[in-house]
Amino acid sequence: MEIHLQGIGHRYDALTVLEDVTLTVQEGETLALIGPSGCGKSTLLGILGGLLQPGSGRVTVDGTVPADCLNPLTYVFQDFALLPWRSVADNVSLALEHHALSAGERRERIAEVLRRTGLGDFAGAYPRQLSGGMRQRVGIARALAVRPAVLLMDEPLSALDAQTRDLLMEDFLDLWVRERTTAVYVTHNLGEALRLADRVAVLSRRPGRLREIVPLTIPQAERGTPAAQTELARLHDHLWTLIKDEARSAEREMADA
Ligand SMILES: Nc1ncnc2c1ncn2[C@@H]1O[C@H](COP(=O)(O)OP(=O)(O)OP(=O)(O)O)[C@@H](O)[C@H]1O
Repeated sequence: MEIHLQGIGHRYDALTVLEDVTLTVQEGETLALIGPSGCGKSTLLGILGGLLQPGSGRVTVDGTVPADCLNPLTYVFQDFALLPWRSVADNVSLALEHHALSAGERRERIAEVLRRTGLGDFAGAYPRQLSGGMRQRVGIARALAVRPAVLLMDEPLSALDAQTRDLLMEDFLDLWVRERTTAVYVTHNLGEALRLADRVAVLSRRPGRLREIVPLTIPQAERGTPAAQTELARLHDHLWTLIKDEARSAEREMADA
């Protein structure tokens, strides 16, 4: 499935947040969305997922949705959004409750995503018994249970410590990059963008405009190798150059506010 954004603009009352963003999320790609704080990344993700109607411009969707997909555009949130009184399996089940699945099909989907996210032994555990990384795995399992056509992720790792983040990133690669799930990934972390993405879309400071789309040609599987480090460092410098002045100005603006 592809999502096309054409001339997207958005404002919250007097605050213009996005201006003239034209961008296509391509089938099977992981697109990272980066830019300075407050430039409108989450707003753009909300527009991509149909949670928000853009003030101007058009969103169109192309392609067919697989027959077993229950929710084509599915979000993963940074704060996990788990219900503490429900077990891991029941939190995943939540995503399936309003769909016409038999009890057997539901059980099968839950078991499958728990296995794929490494939670097979934790079906009966409660969120308070899990580490932050495990909780975010539950959030991801819940998103995958509906077999989404596009995964929309808003800083899914930012609440986690660095080590857990690195481990989960490797699992992400297994889960969706190698399976070519279409994904949009909002992050502040250039390292995450460079590890996971096929392309990185860079927004300017608010009002967010598309500054550049940086394609990554090194396959994800090779990005951990020593041979890839020089090129990745070059891309990191390039991305940082694109956003640093904008980030500084945005920071000053926030400090003055
Ligand atoms: N519902 C809302 N009502 C009013 N202003 C909003 C609303 N949502 C976001 N904003 C403001 O719009 C701007 C863009 O917000 P948004 O969350 O889209 O940016 P962001 O790039 O994701 O930010 P960050 O990097 O800090 O997470 C910010 O200044 C924010 O305070």
